[in-house]
Order: sequence, then C-alpha cells, then structure tokens
Amino acid sequence: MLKTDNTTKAFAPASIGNVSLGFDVLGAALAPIDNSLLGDWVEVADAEQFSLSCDGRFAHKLPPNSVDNIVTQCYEYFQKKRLALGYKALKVKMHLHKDLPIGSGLGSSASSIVAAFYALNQYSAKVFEAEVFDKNTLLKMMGELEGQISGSIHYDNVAPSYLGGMTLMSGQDTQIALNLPVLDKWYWVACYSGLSVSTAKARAILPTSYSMSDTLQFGRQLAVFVDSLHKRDEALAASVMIDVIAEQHRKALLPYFDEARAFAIQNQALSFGISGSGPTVFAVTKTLESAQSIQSWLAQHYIQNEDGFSHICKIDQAGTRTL
Ligand SMILES: Nc1ncnc2c1ncn2[C@@H]1O[C@H](COP(=O)(O)OP(=O)(O)O)[C@@H](O)[C@H]1O
Ligand SMILES: N[C@@H](CCOP(=O)(O)O)C(=O)O
Repeated sequence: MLKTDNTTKAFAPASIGNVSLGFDVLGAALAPIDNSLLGDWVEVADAEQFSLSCDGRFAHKLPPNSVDNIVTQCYEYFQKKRLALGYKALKVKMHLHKDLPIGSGLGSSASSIVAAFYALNQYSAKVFEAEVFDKNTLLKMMGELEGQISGSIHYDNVAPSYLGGMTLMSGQDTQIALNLPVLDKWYWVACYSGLSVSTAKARAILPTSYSMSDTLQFGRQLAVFVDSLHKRDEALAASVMIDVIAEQHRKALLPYFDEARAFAIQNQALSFGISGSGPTVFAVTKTLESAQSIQSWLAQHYIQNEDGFSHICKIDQAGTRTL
C-alpha cells in the first residue's frame, strides 16, 4: 500500500468474551507471551475514492464482496456520523490484515471493527485535528456494528479489544465499559479448534429465560468476582468462574470440550471455559508449566484441522494501538 504522511495503521487484540461467568458483560483482551500480535490490523490512507483491500492468514475466509466486509460498513457508518455532525467527509482507502479466524470465539469481527474505527478516528485526528469522536462515542459505534453481525449488541469483545485489560459493561450510556483490576500472574491458554461457530447461531440456541437459581448464581458470582479482583484474591476469583448461561447449551457444538476440560482441571487449571461463543476454549493457570502442559494436550486433541492454533497469553493491557 502506498504510504502517505497521513497513513494510519491500528492493531486491535483478540479477546475472550464472557470469561465464563459474565455472559455479554465481561471480556478480556489477549496478548501472547511470545510477543506475537494476535489480532487484526487496519490501515487508512488518503485516496480520491474508497476501496478496501485485504490480506492475512484468514483473509480468504472473508466475504468475497468488500461491501459485505464489516470494515467497509465501519467506514460508511463513520462517514455518515461525521457528515451528520457537519464534519468534513473523509477521502480514504482502507486495508485489512485479517489474522483472526472468523467464527472462532476470539472476537474476530470485533477486532476488525475496533481496528477500523480506531484507525479512522486517528486518521481524522491527523487530518482535521478537532473533528474526532470521544472514547465512549467510538465504543458505542463499535458495539452497534458488532450488533449488526451477531444479531444483538454486546460489548464484551469490542470493549476489551479497544480499551485493553478486563472490562465490565456498565449498562450506562455515558460510560459503557469499566476497566477492572487484572490479576497479572495468571496465564490464559487459548486454543482455537479450527472449526467455525457462528456467533449469531450460537446465540439463537440459548434459552430466552433462566431459572431463579441460575439467575442468583450469575449475579452472586459476578459480584464476588469483581470484589475478589479488587482484593487480589486469586482463589476466590477463580472459584466463581462458572458459566451458568451458555456452556451447557453450546458445548454440544464443540467436539472434545468435556475431555479438554477434564485434562485442564487435572493439570491445575484454575478455570476452563468457552471463549465467546466458541469453538476456542481457554484455561487459566497459575504457572507456566501447567499452561504448557494444557496447551500441548489441546494442540494434540482439541485442534481439528490446519486452521487451528493455540497461544499462552497474558491479559493485553494496551488495547488497540497504532502501529
Ligand atoms: N472483517 C471481518 N471480520 C470477521 N467477520 C467478518 C468481517 N467482515 C464480515 N464478516 C462476517 O461477519 C460474520 C462474523 O461471524 P461471527 O460468528 O460473529 O465471527 P466472530 O465470532 O469470529 O466475530 C461472518 O459472517 C463474516 O463473514
Ligand atoms: N457474549 C458473546 C460473545 C461472542 O464472542 P465471539 O468471539 O464468539 O463473537 C456471546 O457469547 O454470544
């Protein structure tokens, strides 16, 4: 891609939606400990006419027509919002580097959305200076686009990918997401099986109501988890990482899920669950040795084809950033 002075390139990390206990309201951004970049990046550059080009490991799985790519839709929405505010129109082209598999449970669409909006906003800051969106407005726009893809607005991938760390959705329009303290000694083993699970379909199979006891457990666990993060009580935090909303319904879509959980727990995992709507699973461990033995079992038994991969991660504290 031709470089110009205004060219802006943004990376947005992969994320774990739900983190087992916080369906739709809790998410965490991931940073592999080998310092590789796990996520998509988007470049915005001057151009007379809009176009979108794509490359990257999973670019061949994107919709063939660029108007169906969420990045094009981000550009159109961003432009529409600017014009509605009386801001000048952007004259740009975009490039998407697609490294996250689609339908993986790693917040793949969210990563493209966050990188696209962040790059467009940073580009606007360079070119027009004052004409930019604030953090909360940009996050709201990201959530709206994510909602178009998955069938309903949920911020548990876009918020951590944008802001970094572990984020809790507040339900308040003025501050959509809150950053929680991060237990930085934990390792997060994430393993993508190589299969594809549509988020919209994995949401459609969930019940529309839950029992009183599941509801109470959901609320109690979330409250205890947040308190234990503030008190840095690792054992208590891990003890409430239990999914009472989605796992029992979704695990049928994930071959070898029960076996993977059994191995992880026998090998000192503090917690094991589905990342987002799957098929990626994650295990939390205290030690690198335990993370490595779980990663090696998952690589041998959970990965189903050549698209699969696994990483040992920490929580990404930076969120989206320019490259
Ligand atoms: N840039 C993009 N990244 C990911 N998915 C995209 C993109 N553009 C369009 N899509 C479409 O959005 C849908 C994303 O599916 P979904 O199951 O929500 O994926 P994920 O859970 O990985 O975000 C797919 O139909 C995919 O073709
Ligand atoms: N809370 C959502 C998270 C979906 O994450 P994804 O990475 O699978 O898109 C859900 O569980 O449906």
